[in-house]
Amino acid sequence: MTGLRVRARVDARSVDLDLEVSPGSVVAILGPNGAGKSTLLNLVAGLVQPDDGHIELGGRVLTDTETGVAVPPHRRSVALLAQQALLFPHLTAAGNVAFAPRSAGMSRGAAHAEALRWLEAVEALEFADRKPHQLSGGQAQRVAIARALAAGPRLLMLDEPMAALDVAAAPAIRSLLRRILREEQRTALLVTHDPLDALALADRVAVVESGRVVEHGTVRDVLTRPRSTFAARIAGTNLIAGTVTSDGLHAEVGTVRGVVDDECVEGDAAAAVFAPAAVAVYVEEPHGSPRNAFEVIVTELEVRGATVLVRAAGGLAAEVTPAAVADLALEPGSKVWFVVKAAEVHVHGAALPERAMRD
Ligand SMILES: Nc1ncnc2c1ncn2[C@@H]1O[C@H](COP(=O)(O)OP(=O)(O)OP(=O)(O)O)[C@@H](O)[C@H]1O
Repeated sequence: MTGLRVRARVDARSVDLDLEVSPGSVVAILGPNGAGKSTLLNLVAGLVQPDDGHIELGGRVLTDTETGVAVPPHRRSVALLAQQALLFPHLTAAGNVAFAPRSAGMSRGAAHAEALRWLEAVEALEFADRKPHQLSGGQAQRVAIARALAAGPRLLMLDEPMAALDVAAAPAIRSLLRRILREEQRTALLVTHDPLDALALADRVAVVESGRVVEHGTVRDVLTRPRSTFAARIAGTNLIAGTVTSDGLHAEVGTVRGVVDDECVEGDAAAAVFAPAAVAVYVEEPHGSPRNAFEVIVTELEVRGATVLVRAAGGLAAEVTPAAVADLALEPGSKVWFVVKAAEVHVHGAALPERAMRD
């Protein structure tokens, strides 16, 4: 397992990035357009050279501007998977996957066998003899994943891997990536716009804004207690970690009823997610209702234009009207009930939540 350290300044892009990734950790890189997310991946891949910087993977120096080290991209043991599959158009799927093993000196037969093994791992064996133009977007992305893995990278970097796929293909690729990242304990960076991807695939989140890493923490912390403007915009999401049951989630706070993702199996690590706007606030415990009710203590009231975000201990939040705040006499320290309908709660598989959500 391999850790990564990046410190790099690129003046022409107004980027000055600092990031450390521990071995076996999957870090989702979130941030607005033009923030420097792709630049970060390109720096690590060796496609962009910093004006000043030091990049180290598994203790091996890949870039160091002071000593003039700049290991070329193909010698870095990193794989970069882009939005588009970018397969070699003249090679079959198997030929594409065999490319790296062949380049590393493997015989044609052995490289072909290796390619078939990886195609099988990504459930694309049946497309082995097809050319890229005979593949759908999702099939091509599977082949691209196999090709990236066949090179035996010590670091996997994914740049919006689901963004170019249609909504039907994205969940299957997401769960494939989850299996690959989780089972193999890979060190990986994942650039995404989608907090759900972060939740499903990553154990940590780094937020990049205006060329800087402005926030880095566990998925739970960043999505529930955001410290940067970008994270605050995408977050505010209520997120409860636990394990899947037949009708929801078993969590420390008790059973959370909700709509469970098809791909979740009972006992899986998962997170229940719901919007603050779906939460109603009561002073008394509501009775005889099939809803979820959590007894919480209000910690903070945050005015957000026409609504007020009521934050509570434990990271939950409700979005209510100023009139409701007045009617319920809400203030920090108030003990209230947050109530949410099961239909508003979505239970998604989560990557390593026991570790990721607690530390
Ligand atoms: N090839 C390039 N040459 C010069 N500047 C570039 C180049 N690519 C990107 N930039 C600039 O570098 C900055 C960071 O861009 P980058 O592509 O890393 O952002 P990003 O966070 O990946 O954005 P997006 O989410 O839109 O892909 C931006 O100001 C961008 O205009």
